[in-house]
Amino acid sequence: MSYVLEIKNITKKFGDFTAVDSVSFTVDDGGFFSILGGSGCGKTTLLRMIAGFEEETEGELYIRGESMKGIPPEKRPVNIVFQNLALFPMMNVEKNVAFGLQRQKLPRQEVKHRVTEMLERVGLVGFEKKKVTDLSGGQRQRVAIARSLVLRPSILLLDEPLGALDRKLREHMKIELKVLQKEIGTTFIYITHDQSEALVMSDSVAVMNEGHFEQIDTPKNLYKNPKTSFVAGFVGESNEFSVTDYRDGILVTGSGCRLNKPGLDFQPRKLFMRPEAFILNPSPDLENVELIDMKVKAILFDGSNTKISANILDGNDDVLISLPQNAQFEDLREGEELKVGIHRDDLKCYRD
Ligand SMILES: Nc1ncnc2c1ncn2[C@@H]1O[C@H](COP(=O)(O)OP(=O)(O)OP(=O)(O)O)[C@@H](O)[C@H]1O
Repeated sequence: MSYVLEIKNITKKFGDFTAVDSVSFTVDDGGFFSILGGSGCGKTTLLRMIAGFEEETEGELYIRGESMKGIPPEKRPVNIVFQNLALFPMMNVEKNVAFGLQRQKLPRQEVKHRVTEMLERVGLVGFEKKKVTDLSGGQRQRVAIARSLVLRPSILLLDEPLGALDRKLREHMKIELKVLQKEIGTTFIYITHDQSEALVMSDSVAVMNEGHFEQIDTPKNLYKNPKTSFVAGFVGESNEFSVTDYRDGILVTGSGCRLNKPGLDFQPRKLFMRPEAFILNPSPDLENVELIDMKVKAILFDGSNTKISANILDGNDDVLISLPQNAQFEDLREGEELKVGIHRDDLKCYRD
């Protein structure tokens, strides 16, 4: 597999402050790669260095094997779609998409051909003469993507492009963007603080924290096997506990709950358990499953996301447990005691 982008130890300092701290990674050609992180972690700065708007303090950046040192933004084979889309409101759809090609002074026929082809690909045939201000948010999004892709970049950089849309449209656009990227085959590098966007759309996700990457992985691995406590806490929901003792394969949480977790070769300080990892009323013959007695404190009804808040009787920790909305637990009531299981592999332990 060839890399369309290769970044080696890239660092960006603003005065004494290090916004991006020696980050290295590669992106496969034709992949959907997301950079996921909270506000201020350095995502935009990293994207701006790839685009050439910001010069790296240290490190190297290659696109299709070619060093980008000293290459200005307009000469790089990348394009950006910004959150505000930056479309030309006075122009119709066709003119917006044609703009970059006209600036390259391509022959008229070729411009027309490429614009038509691109509008077909993004599903905007019939909208050519519409003003962009008359389009829906999702359609405008597609115009912005078409306008960038028509220039045939090696990489399309997307800077939180769904951030300004309402929730329903965002959910819809997540699927559209994923499908569109696979159809078109251009590499997408997508930055977002929204984990669901990153997980749903990407082939690979880098979780960024304070200027560095914590983990680069497939969405499933990131979720199932977080390598650091930051990733365990940031990606998906989790119950987090401090661990005060680990001896003879037994973890002891801050409030005194004891759980068997043999085989750790380090002294854990933190324990994470996903709400959906718990098995309600498990059959007693399940192997490698810790059984915990709990008391239901509250049922937090939220459709498919419904949870119970429960208290672990031995140790007094509170946990959130997913409650499937099938007929099985219809009768569960607050105050009721129940047995809950969790597989030992789902007890995620970290050094710090
Ligand atoms: N030109 C600049 N001068 C000084 N500091 C900057 C500059 N640009 C960014 N920073 C700082 O670098 C850090 C990372 O900023 P960046 O915009 O990359 O974060 P981000 O992860 O994109 O956050 P957000 O999601 O809020 O946009 C922030 O602390 C920011 O204040």
